[in-house]
Amino acid sequence: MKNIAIIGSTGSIGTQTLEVIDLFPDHFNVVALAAGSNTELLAEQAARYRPQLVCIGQKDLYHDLKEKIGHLECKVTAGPEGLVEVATFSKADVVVTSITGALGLVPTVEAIKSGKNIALANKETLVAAGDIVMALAHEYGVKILPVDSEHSAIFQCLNGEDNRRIRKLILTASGGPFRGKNRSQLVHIGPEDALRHPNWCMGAKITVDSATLMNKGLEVIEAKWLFGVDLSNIDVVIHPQSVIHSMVEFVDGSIIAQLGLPDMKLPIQYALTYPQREPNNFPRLNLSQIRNLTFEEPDRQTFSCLDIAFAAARKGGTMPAVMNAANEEAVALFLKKKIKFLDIPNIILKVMERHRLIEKPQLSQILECDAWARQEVYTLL
Ligand SMILES: NC(=O)C1=CN([C@@H]2O[C@H](COP(=O)(O)OP(=O)(O)OC[C@H]3O[C@@H](n4cnc5c(N)ncnc54)[C@H](OP(=O)(O)O)[C@@H]3O)[C@@H](O)[C@H]2O)C=CC1
Ligand SMILES: CC(=O)[C@@H](O)[C@H](O)COP(=O)(O)O
Ligand SMILES: [Mn+2]
Repeated sequence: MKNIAIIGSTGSIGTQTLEVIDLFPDHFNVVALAAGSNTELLAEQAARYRPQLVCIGQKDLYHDLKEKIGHLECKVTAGPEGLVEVATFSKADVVVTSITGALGLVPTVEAIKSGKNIALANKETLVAAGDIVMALAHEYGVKILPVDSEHSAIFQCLNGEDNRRIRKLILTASGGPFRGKNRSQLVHIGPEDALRHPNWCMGAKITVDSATLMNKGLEVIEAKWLFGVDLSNIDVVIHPQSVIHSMVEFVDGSIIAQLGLPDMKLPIQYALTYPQREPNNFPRLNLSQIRNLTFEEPDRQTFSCLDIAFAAARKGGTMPAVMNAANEEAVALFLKKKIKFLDIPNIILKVMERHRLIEKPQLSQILECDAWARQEVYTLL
């Protein structure tokens, strides 16, 4: 039996994680849950899964949550300290990081220091502090098991193979809802257009990232740290069907791919059951129904966030954290209709230009630069 803590249990990945757990009552037990503000759903989850610890991220909702679940035998906490309490809960073996954004970084670091294996959906953690997080995972002997579909695919393709045998990681990207459009066609698009992902049903922030191709940029950085591969050996190819979730080209020229329907339950299940594979009743891929798997080059001019992410990763140090924080704020502003879609890369670039790089940052410096970048975004409005 594996005891599971989930940070971000009410979101897209969080709720799908609970669906997977439902399928394996003899394998998994939910011991701690955390969400941001959705006390309604969190309370329902607490009543159903009976965790021993529940946290609401937004501190002023503590009493609301307490009122809703006060009759249950579970401790209630709130705020950033509460998130760390969930991440380090003594009974948990695995922490699923399904919170959005760099908010996931500190709880993940603390979970690793407490010896928890991490089922990592929160890619922003590795973008902001991949060097520190991977070194800590090594030091504490914990596994970082990828949930992100591309990284799960690569993990499965590698199947334990030494990363010195990798020639290239080939990340697939759907291209998002605006694939094939030019910049002038993107001038007037709004959040409702950007939130229409062609293949995946996900939270708002990652869906906008998919539309700008920043998601793929973040994933390139995530892959660099997870698999210890140089940036020059990571390629991105547009694959509009999202059936091949990514590929690995080995030194002998052989390319191994992982395929499946666009459904996050499979990578979530693999991260939770690893190193085992377990049968399930998920819908199966039927290739003759799909008929065509196609590939094209990304349009790096129109979707400049991809190269912005490569540039930030090449700079290294605090730059990826700054890029990530600026992107988080820009996406939030776009979702509130305060800026235009094409402002997103411009804002990120301006913040990056103003940043004074720290080459080998401590975690505290990364957090300071993250906060600085967020404030800087607002000076640009
Ligand atoms: N969705 C997907 O298919 C995929 C997602 N990912 C990654 O997984 C992560 C989660 O994405 P997704 O599930 O789509 O996002 P959602 O927006 O659907 O969910 C985010 C979760 O984080 C919680 N949360 C927000 N703020 C706080 C806070 N201050 N304290 C505690 N919890 C908080 C939310 O709670 P509340 O509901 O209360 O606001 C919610 O449970 C992201 O990093 C994303 O990039 C990676 C691959 C695929
Ligand atoms: C499901 C998942 O892993 C997402 O990160 C997905 O890959 C987004 O699709 P894009 O390929 O459009 O970024
Ligand atoms: Mn992905």
